[in-house]
Amino acid sequence: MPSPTTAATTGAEGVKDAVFAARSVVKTYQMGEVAVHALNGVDLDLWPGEFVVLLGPSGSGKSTLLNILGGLDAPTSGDVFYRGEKLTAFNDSALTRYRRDHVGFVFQFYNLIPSLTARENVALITEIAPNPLDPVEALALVDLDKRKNHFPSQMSGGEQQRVAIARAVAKRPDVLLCDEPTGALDVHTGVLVLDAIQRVNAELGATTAVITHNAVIAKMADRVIHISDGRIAGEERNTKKVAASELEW
Ligand SMILES: Nc1ncnc2c1ncn2[C@@H]1O[C@H](COP(=O)(O)OP(=O)(O)OP(=O)(O)O)[C@@H](O)[C@H]1O
Repeated sequence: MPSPTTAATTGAEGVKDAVFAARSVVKTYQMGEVAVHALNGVDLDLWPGEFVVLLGPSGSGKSTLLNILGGLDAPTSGDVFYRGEKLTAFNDSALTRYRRDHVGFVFQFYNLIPSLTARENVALITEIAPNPLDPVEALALVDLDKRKNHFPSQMSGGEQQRVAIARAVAKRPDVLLCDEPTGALDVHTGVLVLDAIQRVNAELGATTAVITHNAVIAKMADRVIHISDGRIAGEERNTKKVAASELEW
């Protein structure tokens, strides 16, 4: 087990220089009489361009944390700063702009529009982004440019997930947030999807966070952050990053 250390740098420097700085983040869901403590005081910094895996068992609070970083959910208490700005003070329209302009999301299920081709699914985003990639260029990043005219039903689960990654990165997001991106895939297709995420992180420089309960995936990260019971239980830096193509589980 890693030693329990806090991932956050205290003080203003950390907040200013970090892509994300979470401070004492608590999330409690009140379910009738029962309070579910999803996050119990998370301090965390994510740095420009890094590839981080947030690793923890089911129910440890990973999705809750990712949704808060992505501006999809708000903490019960505590603050999150995005590049020095207090995300937790943003109003709804500022949050919408933040998500639209800066964040790429990849979820376990691909949510592609069945009646649109791969290129058209990606173009939905590039049409509203200020400085997008060309949709075919985004598909080439995930090695699917040859499939641009295919519909989701003509592609495997792994290919559909790579289209979802192309869609997420086509706006050149500052951050790429991936929630169990290989959760619905077998090992072989999972590796192709992780390879696409690794390539996007390297080529576009988007700060990338992948949450998973699969410890093997942690080997491809710059930094692994362990989450347990709604807290950061420890972190470690990989001295040798493993290419996605070398992972096996
Ligand atoms: N909308 C909600 N209402 C009530 N409880 C919730 C809600 N969302 C999450 N929780 C609870 O918060 C805790 C953390 O959930 P979360 O989904 O963040 O964990 P996770 O680590 O992502 O789990 P998994 O790997 O299974 O997706 C769990 O106990 C969960 O049941």
